[in-house]
Amino acid sequence: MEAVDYLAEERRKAEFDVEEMKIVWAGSRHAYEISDRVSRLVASDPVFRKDNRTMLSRKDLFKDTLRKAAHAWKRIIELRLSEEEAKTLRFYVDQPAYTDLHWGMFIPAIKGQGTEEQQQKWLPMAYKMQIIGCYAQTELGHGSNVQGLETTAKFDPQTDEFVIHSPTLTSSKWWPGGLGKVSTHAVVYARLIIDGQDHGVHGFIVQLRSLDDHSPLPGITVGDVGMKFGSGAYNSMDNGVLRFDHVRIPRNQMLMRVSQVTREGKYMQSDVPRQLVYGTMVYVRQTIVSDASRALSRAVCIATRYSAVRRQFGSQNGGPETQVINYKTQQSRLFPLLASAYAFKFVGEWLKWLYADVTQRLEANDFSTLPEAHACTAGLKSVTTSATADAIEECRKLCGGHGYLSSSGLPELFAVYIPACTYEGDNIVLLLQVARFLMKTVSQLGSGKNPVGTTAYMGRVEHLTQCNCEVQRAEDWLKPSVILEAFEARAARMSVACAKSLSKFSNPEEGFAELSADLVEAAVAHCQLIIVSKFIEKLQQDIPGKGVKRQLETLCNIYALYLLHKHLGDFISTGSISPKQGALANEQLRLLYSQVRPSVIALVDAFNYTDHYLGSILGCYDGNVYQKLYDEAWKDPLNETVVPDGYHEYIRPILKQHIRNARL
Ligand SMILES: CCCCCCCCCC/C=C\CCC/C=C/C(=O)SCCNC(=O)CCNC(=O)[C@H](O)C(C)(C)COP(=O)(O)OP(=O)(O)OC[C@H]1O[C@@H](n2cnc3c(N)ncnc32)[C@H](O)[C@@H]1OP(=O)(O)O
Ligand SMILES: Cc1cc2nc3c(=O)[nH]c(=O)nc-3n(C[C@H](O)[C@H](O)[C@H](O)COP(=O)(O)OP(=O)(O)OC[C@H]3O[C@@H](n4cnc5c(N)ncnc54)[C@H](O)[C@@H]3O)c2cc1C
Repeated sequence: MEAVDYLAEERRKAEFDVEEMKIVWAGSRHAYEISDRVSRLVASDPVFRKDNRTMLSRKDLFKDTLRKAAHAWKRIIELRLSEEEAKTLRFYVDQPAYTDLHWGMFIPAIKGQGTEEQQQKWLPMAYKMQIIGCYAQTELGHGSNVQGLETTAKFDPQTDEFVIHSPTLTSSKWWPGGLGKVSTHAVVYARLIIDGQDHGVHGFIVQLRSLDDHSPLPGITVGDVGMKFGSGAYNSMDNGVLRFDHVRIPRNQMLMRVSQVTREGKYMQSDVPRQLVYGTMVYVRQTIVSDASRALSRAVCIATRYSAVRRQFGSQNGGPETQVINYKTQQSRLFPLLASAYAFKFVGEWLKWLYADVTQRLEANDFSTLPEAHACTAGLKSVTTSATADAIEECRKLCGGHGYLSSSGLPELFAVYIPACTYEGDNIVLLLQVARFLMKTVSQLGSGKNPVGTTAYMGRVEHLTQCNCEVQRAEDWLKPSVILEAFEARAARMSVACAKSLSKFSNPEEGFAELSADLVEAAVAHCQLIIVSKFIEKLQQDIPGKGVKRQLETLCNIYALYLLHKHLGDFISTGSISPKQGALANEQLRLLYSQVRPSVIALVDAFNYTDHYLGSILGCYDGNVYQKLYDEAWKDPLNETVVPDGYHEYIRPILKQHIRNARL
């Protein structure tokens, strides 16, 4: 059999209806149709070509990004694309650009923190892209500690203006995407100072560049922070540095939904919580969870298809060697990642719902679910991005040597993805926020206030800290109630143990710092419980299509038991399960790998990714890997000449040195 036929053969083995699974993956038939149409539109448009991206110089890459962003905007207008279609287009264009921050942070910041009047003034211009904005929060000296920002906004009652200033080197804004070379405006986070009194960090709309010739306005120093990790990758983005030298803006450019400054310089707070100033981060963290499932599914699609094509060892009587996907070690590394992609997809959908719900409540001045929304978005952002970054590197290794080639698509995907563990909140810093939320929840147990939402299980803490797992045979691990209880017991016991240890410290902040490593582990356990429970909830829905639900059940079990196996220490040391039950879970996991094996190619086909989007020779749909690798090699600029540039200067003299030496 030719390499090109391997995947066709695999597709025949699928035990479910792939077309129906495509709809489940997309979220709805409507979303599937948009995704399918827009991905083909992008793939067939030469402007969106990206196969040469890692070869471009920084300047050429940046100009290529500007060209793509302008072309995308033109197509959005010409084709009258809806917001959903436009977002899908951006996703398939697959090149980080200033527009991500304009649509993803600048506009949401004004929507979330601006008054009605401010929204009416700024949003129409922003929607038409008559102004382009970014989100300028982080500084050279402070990122995680938002309360430590140094940029000042002093109110001048004489002129009814704020004076924005960068008092120190460390107060220089540093990192904002789109700031370096493109944004005309920014939402700038600065300390509000009135009459010498510091009112903490607030957001201000500041114009940075002239709308006529794009030059920086007086008092503004702005540029790009320089090359980042990897070739291509996030270097298409102009992350920027910005300093203010007493830049004046009108008073009405402070975002005033949360607090206001009057003409007389009086500081007033609305009855909305001050944490709403952080609202844009909650919004973006939620989108990052869905992005994790996209990045992970892309890497998994590449590694799965290649693993079915690649053969090593095991030839019998001159027959073909073994497909590497049939090695149990390959399966135990790859299949949990496939299951994770589906798990992150479903938890991302749920988080989207949670965010919509909290937004609706905020509009009605109900702030009760804000702390939970913050904990869920922070925790799930952290757990899904860390797992995805590790998984992309694992997929590279699963593809052996060829995974290291740029044309595998994996090195660039890794380079572009890993900052997700840092931006929108360093993952450890965010898990510590979850831990604070959990400790608060535990401390309120027994106070008559029942925990709700994702911490509702804590309401059964007495049972969960005493219950015994009922598993006696490997197949008992297939019961959703058994899995759920094991994860709940582990999470509850880890949180309660941390709370007990904390109570021994006379200074709770000191205790929190001392125990922070354990607290992070408790937070991870809580977040993994959320992901597992949302996967199980998804399976309670009516899911049509032959065999679709069954495959999802298998994936759900793989995801849960893989986590259980990986964190066996937690489960056993908390007494949530016994060592024997841990061994049975692993036995069941092996059976599940065999069960899902015939369908794995179809399960990655269900992502419905075009070859253009995948950008990987190893992952192409037809599986014609070797011919494509061979052809691609000859396209490398080094192969433009047979004898390389530099031969006469640097190779020949070495080769000929014995002639020179002989003459001496
Ligand atoms: C048409 C095309 C469309 C395309 C769209 C494409 C979209 C693409 C999107 C773009 C995606 C990626 C691009 C990446 C760009 C990156 C941007 C950034 O990185 S922006 C900068 C992000 N910075 C951070 O995340 C900083 C992290 N730090 C913090 O968030 C805080 O400072 C924190 C949480 C560490 C708090 O520290 P501290 O202890 O000092 O807290 P406070 O005293 O300030 O507050 C404590 C109190 O508040 C609660 N809290 C904290 N944060 C929040 C929040 N976000 N929401 C609600 N509540 C919050 C906290 O729990 C405490 O509560 P309490 O009850 O007092 O315990
Ligand atoms: C590609 C990219 C794009 C970005 N885009 C933007 C943007 O558009 N706008 C913007 O404003 N910002 C942006 N940022 C900045 C980003 O939000 C910050 O880098 C991020 O919040 C982390 O902050 P930091 O750099 O200060 O890290 P630090 O906080 O300095 O982290 C350094 C180390 O210290 C640890 N640490 C810090 N505090 C604690 C603590 N309390 N307890 C335990 N450990 C701790 C961290 O875990 C980490 O290991 C971007 C960053 C990147 C990389």
